[in-house]
Amino acid sequence: MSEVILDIKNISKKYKNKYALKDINLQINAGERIGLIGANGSGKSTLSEIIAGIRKPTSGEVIKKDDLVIGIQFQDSKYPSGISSLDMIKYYCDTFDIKYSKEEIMALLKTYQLDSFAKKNISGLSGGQQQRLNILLSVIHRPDLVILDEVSTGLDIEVKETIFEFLEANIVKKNRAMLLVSHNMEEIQRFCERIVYLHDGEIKDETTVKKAIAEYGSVFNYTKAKFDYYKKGIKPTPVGGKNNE
Ligand SMILES: Nc1ncnc2c1ncn2[C@@H]1O[C@H](COP(=O)(O)OP(=O)(O)OP(=O)(O)O)[C@@H](O)[C@H]1O
Repeated sequence: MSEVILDIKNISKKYKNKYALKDINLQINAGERIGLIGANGSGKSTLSEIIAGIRKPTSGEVIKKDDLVIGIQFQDSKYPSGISSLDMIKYYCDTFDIKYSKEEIMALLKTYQLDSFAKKNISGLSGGQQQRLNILLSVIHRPDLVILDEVSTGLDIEVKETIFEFLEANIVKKNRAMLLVSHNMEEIQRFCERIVYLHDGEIKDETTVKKAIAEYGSVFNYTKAKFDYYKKGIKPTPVGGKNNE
């Protein structure tokens, strides 16, 4: 049996008087890649931030394996003014005591196609360039669990593929656990093994990507069926393995 690295127990989160999460229970195993899906406002980012430890739940607890290192890529990142990508990388290396040679840092910047702007003020980078930096910083300290929130939003096709290859090499092949928050079902199908479906702050369904494909034809069809059911009350019609996208 796989080792549980993170155990979410009865987590609820209230913003003012409204519950964003209600009694969430979820375990993440070592090296497991989970896709967190659900409609806008269903609580995905809130749950990710609680797992990462940067937001406190109203009740419940997150039990982490000793020395668990987590990396998180935020949907919107704000950096201090006047700071460059290279400054941020150096800051992370110092904070997490990571040893990278100059050549390794340059190679990383090149992979993320940030080498030409390494010394440029981050506030002067385009949205896609900042996104690449956000992703680079989420994995630079070689975390055991990486949380990626809308990882491909704003990236062009070529950069997206380069980043996906990097995730393949640095997360999938290295058996790091990943929580992928996404509205892009192709991405979930490509990278994840398990799916957690959130609706209105509650986990309504959990399955494996294999089962979702066997029953609905694709993760896209699975998600559409869940959306239709939970938002419109339409009963799902599994297709028994046929891809009817
Ligand atoms: N800081 C906050 N203060 C008050 N309400 C908040 C805050 N952050 C989120 N919410 C509310 O909590 C609920 C869940 O939001 P959350 O951002 O976690 O959802 P999400 O599933 O990530 O949405 P999206 O797909 O749009 O990114 C929403 O109703 C949202 O309006």
